[in-house]
Amino acid sequence: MTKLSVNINKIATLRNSRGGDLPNVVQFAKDVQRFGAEGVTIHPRPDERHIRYQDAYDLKPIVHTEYNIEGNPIPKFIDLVLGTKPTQVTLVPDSIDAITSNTGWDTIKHKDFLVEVISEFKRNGIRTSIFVDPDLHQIEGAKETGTDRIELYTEAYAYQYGLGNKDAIKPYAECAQLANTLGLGVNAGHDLSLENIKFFKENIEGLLEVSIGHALISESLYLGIENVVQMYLHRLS
Ligand SMILES: CC(=O)[C@@H](O)[C@H](O)COP(=O)(O)O
Ligand SMILES: NCC(=O)COP(=O)(O)O
Repeated sequence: MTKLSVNINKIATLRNSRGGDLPNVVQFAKDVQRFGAEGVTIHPRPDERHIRYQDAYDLKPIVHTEYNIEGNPIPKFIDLVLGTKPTQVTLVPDSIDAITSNTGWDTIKHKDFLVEVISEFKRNGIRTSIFVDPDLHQIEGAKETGTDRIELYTEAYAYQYGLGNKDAIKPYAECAQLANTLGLGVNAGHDLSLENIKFFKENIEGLLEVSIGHALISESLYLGIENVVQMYLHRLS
Protein backbone atom coordinates (compact mmCIF):
# COMPACT_ATOMS: atom_id res chain seq x y z
CA MET A 1 0.00 0.00 0.00
CA THR A 2 1.38 3.37 -1.01
CA LYS A 3 0.30 6.40 1.00
CA LEU A 4 -0.51 9.68 -0.70
CA SER A 5 0.84 12.69 1.16
CA VAL A 6 -0.35 16.01 -0.28
CA ASN A 7 2.28 18.75 -0.34
CA ILE A 8 0.47 22.02 0.42
CA ASN A 9 3.35 24.42 -0.24
CA LYS A 10 1.59 25.77 -3.33
CA ILE A 11 -1.46 26.75 -1.27
CA ALA A 12 0.79 28.83 0.97
CA THR A 13 2.50 30.35 -2.08
CA LEU A 14 -0.88 31.46 -3.44
CA ARG A 15 -1.89 32.85 -0.05
CA ASN A 16 1.39 34.75 0.30
CA SER A 17 0.92 36.40 -3.10
CA ARG A 18 -1.89 38.58 -1.63
CA GLY A 19 -0.70 38.91 1.96
CA GLY A 20 -4.02 37.75 3.46
CA ASP A 21 -5.27 34.32 4.49
CA LEU A 22 -6.91 33.08 1.27
CA PRO A 23 -6.60 30.22 0.64
CA ASN A 24 -6.29 29.11 4.25
CA VAL A 25 -3.66 26.37 4.53
CA VAL A 26 -5.07 24.84 7.71
CA GLN A 27 -8.52 24.50 6.13
CA PHE A 28 -6.93 23.06 3.00
CA ALA A 29 -5.04 20.45 5.03
CA LYS A 30 -8.26 19.52 6.85
CA ASP A 31 -10.02 19.16 3.49
CA VAL A 32 -7.40 16.99 1.76
CA GLN A 33 -7.48 14.62 4.72
CA ARG A 34 -11.30 14.58 4.61
CA PHE A 35 -11.07 13.66 0.93
CA GLY A 36 -8.81 10.72 1.70
CA ALA A 37 -5.21 11.95 1.65
CA GLU A 38 -3.11 9.83 3.97
CA GLY A 39 -0.59 12.50 4.81
CA VAL A 40 0.23 16.20 4.62
CA THR A 41 3.66 17.39 3.53
CA ILE A 42 5.16 20.84 3.92
CA HIS A 43 8.56 22.11 2.88
CA PRO A 44 9.45 25.34 4.70
CA ARG A 45 12.41 27.18 3.23
CA PRO A 46 14.56 29.63 5.19
CA ASP A 47 13.04 32.68 3.44
CA GLU A 48 9.50 31.35 4.10
CA ARG A 49 8.38 32.28 0.59
CA HIS A 50 6.19 29.17 0.45
CA ILE A 51 4.97 27.61 3.67
CA ARG A 52 5.93 29.58 6.80
CA TYR A 53 7.45 28.26 10.01
CA GLN A 54 4.32 29.39 11.89
CA ASP A 55 2.20 27.30 9.48
CA ALA A 56 4.08 24.21 10.64
CA TYR A 57 2.93 24.87 14.23
CA ASP A 58 -0.63 25.75 13.15
CA LEU A 59 -0.94 22.52 11.18
CA LYS A 60 0.32 20.26 13.97
CA PRO A 61 -2.99 19.92 15.88
CA ILE A 62 -5.11 19.25 12.79
CA VAL A 63 -2.93 16.81 10.86
CA HIS A 64 -4.28 13.48 12.09
CA THR A 65 -2.74 11.52 9.20
CA GLU A 66 1.03 11.44 8.57
CA TYR A 67 2.67 14.80 9.06
CA ASN A 68 5.81 15.08 6.92
CA ILE A 69 8.09 18.12 7.16
CA GLU A 70 10.78 18.45 4.49
CA GLY A 71 13.78 20.72 4.40
CA ASN A 72 17.45 21.38 4.73
CA PRO A 73 18.49 20.71 8.34
CA ILE A 74 19.94 24.11 9.18
CA PRO A 75 19.66 24.96 12.92
CA LYS A 76 16.38 26.89 12.48
CA PHE A 77 14.81 23.91 10.67
CA ILE A 78 16.05 21.41 13.26
CA ASP A 79 14.44 23.53 16.01
CA LEU A 80 11.16 23.67 14.05
CA VAL A 81 11.04 19.89 13.62
CA LEU A 82 11.91 19.22 17.26
CA GLY A 83 9.27 21.79 18.28
CA THR A 84 6.48 20.36 16.13
CA LYS A 85 7.38 16.65 16.28
CA PRO A 86 5.90 15.53 12.93
CA THR A 87 5.50 11.85 12.04
CA GLN A 88 8.39 12.12 9.61
CA VAL A 89 11.15 14.55 8.71
CA THR A 90 12.56 14.39 5.19
CA LEU A 91 15.99 15.93 4.83
CA VAL A 92 16.59 17.74 1.54
CA PRO A 93 19.88 19.45 0.62
CA ASP A 94 18.28 22.45 -1.06
CA SER A 95 20.24 25.66 -1.38
CA ILE A 96 18.67 28.84 -0.03
CA ASP A 97 18.03 30.32 -3.48
CA ALA A 98 16.81 27.16 -5.25
CA ILE A 99 13.40 27.64 -6.92
CA THR A 100 12.57 24.12 -5.82
CA SER A 101 14.48 21.03 -4.72
CA ASN A 102 16.95 20.11 -7.42
CA THR A 103 19.28 17.43 -6.06
CA GLY A 104 19.52 14.55 -3.62
CA TRP A 105 22.07 14.17 -0.84
CA ASP A 106 25.61 13.02 -1.39
CA THR A 107 25.17 10.48 1.39
CA ILE A 108 28.84 9.51 1.29
CA LYS A 109 30.32 13.01 1.52
CA HIS A 110 27.80 14.18 4.14
CA LYS A 111 27.66 10.94 6.09
CA ASP A 112 28.89 12.33 9.44
CA PHE A 113 26.51 15.29 9.33
CA LEU A 114 23.55 13.09 8.37
CA VAL A 115 24.36 10.54 11.10
CA GLU A 116 24.35 13.37 13.65
CA VAL A 117 21.04 15.03 12.66
CA ILE A 118 19.25 11.75 11.97
CA SER A 119 20.17 10.37 15.40
CA GLU A 120 18.88 13.57 17.04
CA PHE A 121 15.51 13.28 15.26
CA LYS A 122 15.22 9.57 15.98
CA ARG A 123 16.02 10.17 19.67
CA ASN A 124 12.96 12.43 19.64
CA GLY A 125 10.72 9.76 18.14
CA ILE A 126 10.57 11.29 14.66
CA ARG A 127 10.88 8.98 11.65
CA THR A 128 13.56 10.09 9.20
CA SER A 129 13.82 10.03 5.44
CA ILE A 130 16.50 11.48 3.18
CA PHE A 131 16.05 12.77 -0.35
CA VAL A 132 18.34 10.90 -2.78
CA ASP A 133 19.01 10.59 -6.48
CA PRO A 134 18.41 7.12 -7.98
CA ASP A 135 22.01 5.99 -7.60
CA LEU A 136 22.92 2.67 -5.97
CA HIS A 137 25.99 4.13 -4.21
CA GLN A 138 23.81 6.80 -2.65
CA ILE A 139 21.37 4.16 -1.38
CA GLU A 140 24.27 2.25 0.22
CA GLY A 141 25.46 5.53 1.72
CA ALA A 142 21.95 6.26 3.00
CA LYS A 143 21.96 2.97 4.89
CA GLU A 144 25.12 4.09 6.71
CA THR A 145 23.43 7.25 7.97
CA GLY A 146 20.91 5.33 10.10
CA THR A 147 17.89 6.81 8.30
CA ASP A 148 14.61 4.91 8.40
CA ARG A 149 13.67 5.71 4.83
CA ILE A 150 14.83 7.28 1.61
CA GLU A 151 12.81 9.53 -0.67
CA LEU A 152 13.70 8.91 -4.32
CA TYR A 153 14.00 12.22 -6.20
CA THR A 154 11.69 11.60 -9.17
CA GLU A 155 12.22 14.71 -11.30
CA ALA A 156 14.31 12.85 -13.91
CA TYR A 157 11.76 10.04 -14.12
CA ALA A 158 8.86 12.47 -14.55
CA TYR A 159 10.68 14.43 -17.24
CA GLN A 160 11.72 11.36 -19.22
CA TYR A 161 8.31 9.72 -18.87
CA GLY A 162 6.79 12.87 -20.36
CA LEU A 163 9.07 12.38 -23.37
CA GLY A 164 7.89 8.80 -23.71
CA ASN A 165 11.03 7.20 -22.29
CA LYS A 166 9.70 4.54 -19.97
CA ASP A 167 13.20 3.11 -19.41
CA ALA A 168 13.74 6.03 -17.06
CA ILE A 169 12.05 3.90 -14.39
CA LYS A 170 14.97 1.40 -14.36
CA PRO A 171 17.38 3.15 -11.94
CA TYR A 172 14.46 3.84 -9.59
CA ALA A 173 13.35 0.21 -9.63
CA GLU A 174 16.92 -0.96 -8.93
CA CYS A 175 17.40 1.53 -6.12
CA ALA A 176 14.09 0.60 -4.51
CA GLN A 177 15.03 -3.07 -4.68
CA LEU A 178 18.38 -2.38 -3.01
CA ALA A 179 16.76 -0.18 -0.37
CA ASN A 180 14.24 -2.93 0.42
CA THR A 181 17.07 -5.46 0.75
CA LEU A 182 18.93 -3.11 3.09
CA GLY A 183 15.84 -2.57 5.23
CA LEU A 184 15.29 1.04 4.19
CA GLY A 185 11.72 2.21 3.58
CA VAL A 186 11.08 3.76 0.17
CA ASN A 187 9.25 7.05 -0.40
CA ALA A 188 9.30 9.10 -3.59
CA GLY A 189 8.50 12.57 -4.79
CA HIS A 190 8.98 15.51 -7.11
CA ASP A 191 6.99 16.18 -10.27
CA LEU A 192 4.86 13.07 -9.85
CA SER A 193 1.47 13.59 -11.46
CA LEU A 194 -1.75 11.94 -12.62
CA GLU A 195 0.07 11.18 -15.87
CA ASN A 196 3.11 9.38 -14.48
CA ILE A 197 2.14 8.04 -11.03
CA LYS A 198 0.52 4.75 -12.06
CA PHE A 199 3.52 3.49 -14.04
CA PHE A 200 5.84 4.54 -11.23
CA LYS A 201 3.80 2.72 -8.59
CA GLU A 202 3.54 -0.43 -10.74
CA ASN A 203 7.30 -0.65 -11.13
CA ILE A 204 8.59 0.30 -7.69
CA GLU A 205 8.61 -2.52 -5.19
CA GLY A 206 7.54 -1.63 -1.67
CA LEU A 207 6.73 2.01 -2.37
CA LEU A 208 5.51 3.25 1.00
CA GLU A 209 4.64 6.86 0.31
CA VAL A 210 4.56 9.53 -2.39
CA SER A 211 4.41 13.24 -1.65
CA ILE A 212 2.85 15.27 -4.44
CA GLY A 213 2.25 19.00 -4.62
CA HIS A 214 2.92 21.00 -7.76
CA ALA A 215 1.08 18.77 -10.24
CA LEU A 216 -1.67 17.81 -7.82
CA ILE A 217 -2.57 21.44 -7.12
CA SER A 218 -2.35 22.33 -10.83
CA GLU A 219 -4.57 19.39 -11.74
CA SER A 220 -7.05 20.47 -9.08
CA LEU A 221 -7.30 23.85 -10.81
CA TYR A 222 -7.77 22.32 -14.24
CA LEU A 223 -10.33 19.80 -13.04
CA GLY A 224 -12.20 22.28 -10.85
CA ILE A 225 -12.33 25.34 -13.09
CA GLU A 226 -15.43 24.35 -15.08
CA ASN A 227 -17.52 23.95 -11.96
CA VAL A 228 -16.42 27.27 -10.49
CA VAL A 229 -16.98 29.24 -13.70
CA GLN A 230 -20.46 27.76 -13.87
CA MET A 231 -21.14 28.78 -10.26
CA TYR A 232 -20.15 32.40 -11.02
CA LEU A 233 -22.30 32.46 -14.14
CA HIS A 234 -25.22 31.16 -12.11
CA ARG A 235 -24.83 33.95 -9.57
CA LEU A 236 -24.59 36.53 -12.34
CA SER A 237 -27.62 35.34 -14.29
C1 LIG B 1 11.66 17.57 -1.84
C2 LIG B 1 10.74 17.94 -2.89
O1 LIG B 1 10.86 17.56 -4.02
C3 LIG B 1 9.56 18.79 -2.59
O2 LIG B 1 9.47 19.13 -1.26
C4 LIG B 1 9.56 20.00 -3.38
O3 LIG B 1 10.69 20.71 -3.08
C5 LIG B 1 8.27 20.77 -3.18
O4 LIG B 1 8.44 22.01 -2.70
P1 LIG B 1 8.01 23.29 -3.57
O5 LIG B 1 6.67 23.00 -4.19
O6 LIG B 1 7.94 24.39 -2.58
O7 LIG B 1 9.07 23.49 -4.59
N1 LIG C 1 8.72 15.45 -1.69
C1 LIG C 1 8.14 15.87 -2.89
C2 LIG C 1 7.01 16.76 -2.62
O1 LIG C 1 6.65 16.99 -1.49
C3 LIG C 1 6.23 17.34 -3.72
O2 LIG C 1 6.99 17.67 -4.83
P1 LIG C 1 6.20 18.30 -6.09
O3 LIG C 1 5.04 17.37 -6.38
O4 LIG C 1 5.68 19.65 -5.65
O5 LIG C 1 7.19 18.34 -7.19
